Amino acid sequence: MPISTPPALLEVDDITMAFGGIVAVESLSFSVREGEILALMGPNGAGKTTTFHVIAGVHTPTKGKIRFNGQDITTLRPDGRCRAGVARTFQITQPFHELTVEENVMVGALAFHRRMADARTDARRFVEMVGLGDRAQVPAKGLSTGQRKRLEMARAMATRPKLLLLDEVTGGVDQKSLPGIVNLVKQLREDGLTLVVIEHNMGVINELADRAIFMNRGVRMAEGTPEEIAKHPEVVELYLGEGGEDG
Ligand SMILES: Nc1ncnc2c1ncn2[C@@H]1O[C@H](COP(=O)(O)OP(=O)(O)OP(=O)(O)O)[C@@H](O)[C@H]1O
Repeated sequence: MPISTPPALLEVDDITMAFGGIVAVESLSFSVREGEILALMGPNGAGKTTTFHVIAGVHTPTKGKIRFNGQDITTLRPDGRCRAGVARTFQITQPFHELTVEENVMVGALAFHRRMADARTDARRFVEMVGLGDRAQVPAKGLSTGQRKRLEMARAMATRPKLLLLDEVTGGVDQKSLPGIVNLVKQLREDGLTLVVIEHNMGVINELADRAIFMNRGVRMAEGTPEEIAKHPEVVELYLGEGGEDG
């Protein structure tokens, strides 16, 4: 019997996003299947974050369509997309500094629950899930970078998404904390989530992603498995340029 391919959960169809004369993303198309992890990579200014903004509803694209779970969400506002099942984290984490870790996650949980008590119960569960149980009552301003990234994930997960967009979730995280974050992302996928991750760390991409898209100047330059993408000349140049020892 043939093995059926899971349906596309997200379809980005010929998206262009222009800001006046600046074309941040140009004629970009890709789809993400249920349960898949797709990595978006590329140098600064490639259009990765703008792509996230368009998927999450921060920007309405100049051209093209976004379909999610069979529904055209191109003009849906961010809160509508959140209810539809799209959640995201930010490159620069923006917790409410004076609120505790648990209260920050309650902000996400309140997208799902009306009663504060239910939101708190749920928030506790997600705080535990991301490994911040012992920091639950600490103000968010006291967290390390890695802990803040975990908090962002908990807050996003508390909205009960089907699709999670992670913007550089390993960025600025020290080497010691990195495997924990990677394992957490793996666990989310095992729990049934579909993920798109903006990621610069090739080792992390290799470990996590089923597929990767390399963007530059708003355009998709290459798409394939992490192994295939790693051989692309611009990827080789970019990563040797950034990480090469001899320069
Ligand atoms: N709101 C905006 N107004 C004008 N230009 C913008 C806006 N947002 C993004 N841009 C421009 O669009 C281009 C793509 O930016 P984007 O932030 O999507 O890139 P990126 O791949 O996420 O880069 P980085 O890795 O640095 O975050 C850049 O030239 C940026 O200056």
